[in-house]
Amino acid sequence: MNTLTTALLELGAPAAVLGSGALYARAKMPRTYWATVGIPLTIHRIRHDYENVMEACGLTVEPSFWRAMASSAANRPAKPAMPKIRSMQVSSTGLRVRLRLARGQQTKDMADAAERLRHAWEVHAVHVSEVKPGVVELRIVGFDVLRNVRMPRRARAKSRELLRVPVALRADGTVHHRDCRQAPNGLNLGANQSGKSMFTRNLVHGLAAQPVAMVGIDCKRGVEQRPFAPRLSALATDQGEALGLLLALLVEMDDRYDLIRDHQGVPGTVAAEELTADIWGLPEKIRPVPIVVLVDEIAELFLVASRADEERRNQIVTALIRLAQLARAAGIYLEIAGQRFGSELGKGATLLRSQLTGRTVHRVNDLETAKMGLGDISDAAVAASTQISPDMPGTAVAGDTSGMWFQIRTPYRSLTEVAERCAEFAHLTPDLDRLAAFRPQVAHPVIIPPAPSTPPDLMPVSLGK
Ligand SMILES: Nc1ncnc2c1ncn2[C@@H]1O[C@H](COP(=O)(O)OP(=O)(O)OP(=O)(O)O)[C@@H](O)[C@H]1O
Repeated sequence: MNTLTTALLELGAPAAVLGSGALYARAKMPRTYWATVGIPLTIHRIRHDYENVMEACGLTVEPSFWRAMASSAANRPAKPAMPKIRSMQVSSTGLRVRLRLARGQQTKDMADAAERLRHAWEVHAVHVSEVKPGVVELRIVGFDVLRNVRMPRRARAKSRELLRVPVALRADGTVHHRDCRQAPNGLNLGANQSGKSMFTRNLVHGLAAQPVAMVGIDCKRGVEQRPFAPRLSALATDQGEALGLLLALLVEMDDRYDLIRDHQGVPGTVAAEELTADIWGLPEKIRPVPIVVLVDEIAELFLVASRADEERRNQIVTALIRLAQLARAAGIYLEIAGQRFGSELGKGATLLRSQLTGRTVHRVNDLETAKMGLGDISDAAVAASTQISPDMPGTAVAGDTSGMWFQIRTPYRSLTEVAERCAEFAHLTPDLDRLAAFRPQVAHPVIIPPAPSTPPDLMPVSLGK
């Protein structure tokens, strides 16, 4: 791109004027292009041709009786009614346009027309959400924000909300959070190399700086989770340890229920407004720390090599199901990752899966697996997860059982970055008595001696006697 084109782009010249230079900028520097050319151009397109676009996209309705009367009195043709622009706001990735729907229209009409609007305004995507009855918001995205994920600065600053971690970016440019209190148990599915561990890394990165306990179960000998050891209150790296740890967590859960019950006291000893059924209602000074249990590969916990292992597998699965069903109120949350999660894993698999409300499905190898994760959310979500390209690892479809779903992609974080973060916040790692036996040994970092200031060949050498 020549200097003149760059200068013109910076001044906001329309793309058509700039020809191939602008096309180059659009492909290679989508953010810069959008900020300089895309925004004014799209605002112009929306404002200039609004009525025609609404009509062409099927977003007009018959005018009201009074409007038709007024038009005929003035001897003018009655215009059809259409959504009215309430406000328009610019963001770094697109525009947010609020519309008041015309009478008789619903949010679904707008959502159905989103693809047509995208083409009419020549933008990357148009996402529709309802603000309140009669008012919708169009999130117009100028370029593919998932190609090169950059989390908004505000998300990084706001990442301190307890148990609510910004883990990814949504296709509409907003931040996607893993909120353990809203969806206590999460399922993270995906084929090999689809980005499951990256999702966990982002979660650990966010939780590391919060006053929470993290517990790891990684039966791949701990290769994924051992680097997080300084920030883990417990780690199990094989099935035997996993069973011990899960049983210890159940005891911890029972202790917490006892604490809640003691606080409730006999009727009348605790003020009515202080009665609580979970740890969040307890006074802060006695409230136990929340625990997030990260299971790296669920299939490893179901695996049985011999008949003797079967008993252990059944105990592990029963413990996981109990935690998934009961532990939320005790402040214990599960985040389970796996390549598949169907009945073929063994007894109890589907029951356990049904307890995992927060679903994140990365690229999968077959429709069956997509259905395991998203089948009870929406058919469109299932279809979207089967279309994830292998050259976009970290891309996933995230939804919950309310039926809402989003396409997301995690930002890239190296293992070293997350390990360093865990070491930095190691002082926040809570000591949990019940889990003490599983506290990972943290190897002291290898101290590399500083390089000698004198070059080796000039260093004094003992020549002996
Ligand atoms: N959001 C992302 N952006 C860029 N690269 C990514 C992203 N997520 C994952 N990757 C890359 O994709 C590869 C696979 O990622 P990851 O290890 O998270 O997948 P996985 O599903 O856990 O794989 P496996 O099941 O084999 O352990 C890694 O090389 C990783 O660096």
